[in-house]
Amino acid sequence: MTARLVDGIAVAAKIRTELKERTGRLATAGCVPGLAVIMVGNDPASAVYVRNKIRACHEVGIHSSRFDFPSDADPAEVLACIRSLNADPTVHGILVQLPLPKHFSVPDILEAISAEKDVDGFHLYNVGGLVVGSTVFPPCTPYGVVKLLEHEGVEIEGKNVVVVGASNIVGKPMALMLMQREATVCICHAKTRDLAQFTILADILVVAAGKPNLIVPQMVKTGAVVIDVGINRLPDGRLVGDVDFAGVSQKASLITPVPGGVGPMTITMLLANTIASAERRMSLAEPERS
Ligand SMILES: NC(=O)C1=CN([C@@H]2O[C@H](COP(=O)(O)OP(=O)(O)OC[C@H]3O[C@@H](n4cnc5c(N)ncnc54)[C@H](OP(=O)(O)O)[C@@H]3O)[C@@H](O)[C@H]2O)C=CC1
Ligand SMILES: Nc1nc(=O)c2c([nH]1)NC[C@@H]1CN(c3ccc(C(=O)N[C@@H](CCC(=O)O)C(=O)O)cc3)C=[N+]21
Ligand SMILES: [Mg+2]
Repeated sequence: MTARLVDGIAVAAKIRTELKERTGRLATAGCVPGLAVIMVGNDPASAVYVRNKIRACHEVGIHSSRFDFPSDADPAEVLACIRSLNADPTVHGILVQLPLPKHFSVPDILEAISAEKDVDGFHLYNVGGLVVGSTVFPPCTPYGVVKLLEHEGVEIEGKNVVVVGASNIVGKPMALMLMQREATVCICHAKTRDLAQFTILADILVVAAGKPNLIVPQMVKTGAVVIDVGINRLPDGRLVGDVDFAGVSQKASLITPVPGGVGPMTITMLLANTIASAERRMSLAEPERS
């Protein structure tokens, strides 16, 4: 079997066209959605993501503002910045780029963001919403994966899903969202013994571990849908996912490439959450399920 390739750039472009129509309607109602991005330190990968996010905002008619702090910044200054953005009616979304320097408490920072502006979906209130199935802001990466699966016509209900990776930003919310859609979900992590024993059962395999070539063909069921969330920069400069793409492509029915798979969807869902936040403020919102 040779897998069909999922074009994340094309699906993202299609969604962004719809988002542009929504910002157009908001503009008619006198509202420009605003996203504030806070970055602490100068991690080169983070700087690239932040630049990409800001460029994508402008493409769809979202106003973005950027707040940069040095890597030795006092957390109190960042908290003060978040509080002033919470109170600013022109700001509908606030994102603090992760990771943060070691002397920061990530939970303290995330909990300071107003839940109504937490477009990353990382605030405890939004995490709780995800658990009970009434999400306000679905976290962007898992939300993007669900949108990709929907776009490709992949049924989720009743399927065996294995999520490799259990982080708060990808693995756990991914598992919850697919469980909400009535898949049978298994979560694996670094302490999982004999990973292959689990992955081989997956009808849908989502990999978000940050380990190049973690998933090789022997670990994948013939005909599986394979979603590679991993982003790894190799010493030679190449960007690869967590899946042995050439090998697994011969066994899967559908596979996402890196780059050009989940990544562009993540940014697109950040735009979608920011627009949804503005629509809620303007009472133009159409409710969307987690
Ligand atoms: N495409 C996109 O839009 C995005 C991509 N990413 C990428 O996705 C990857 C994961 O990101 P993130 O969740 O933030 O990473 P974290 O490092 O926070 O979490 C990695 C998870 O993978 C697990 N893990 C590590 N090694 C193994 C292994 N050998 N076998 C099984 N599980 C393992 C860890 O287990 P344990 O919990 O036991 O430590 C942990 O749960 C990274 O490559 C990141 O760059 C992230 C966000 C967005
Ligand atoms: N508060 C916060 N929210 C996040 O959503 C968040 C974060 N912090 N910290 C880092 C991770 C990582 N992340 C990515 C987003 C887009 C691509 C992306 O667009 N990738 C392109 C390639 C980009 C490249 O060439 O480097 C692709 O896969 O095609 C990747 C990774 C969001 N994250
Ligand atoms: Mg991480």
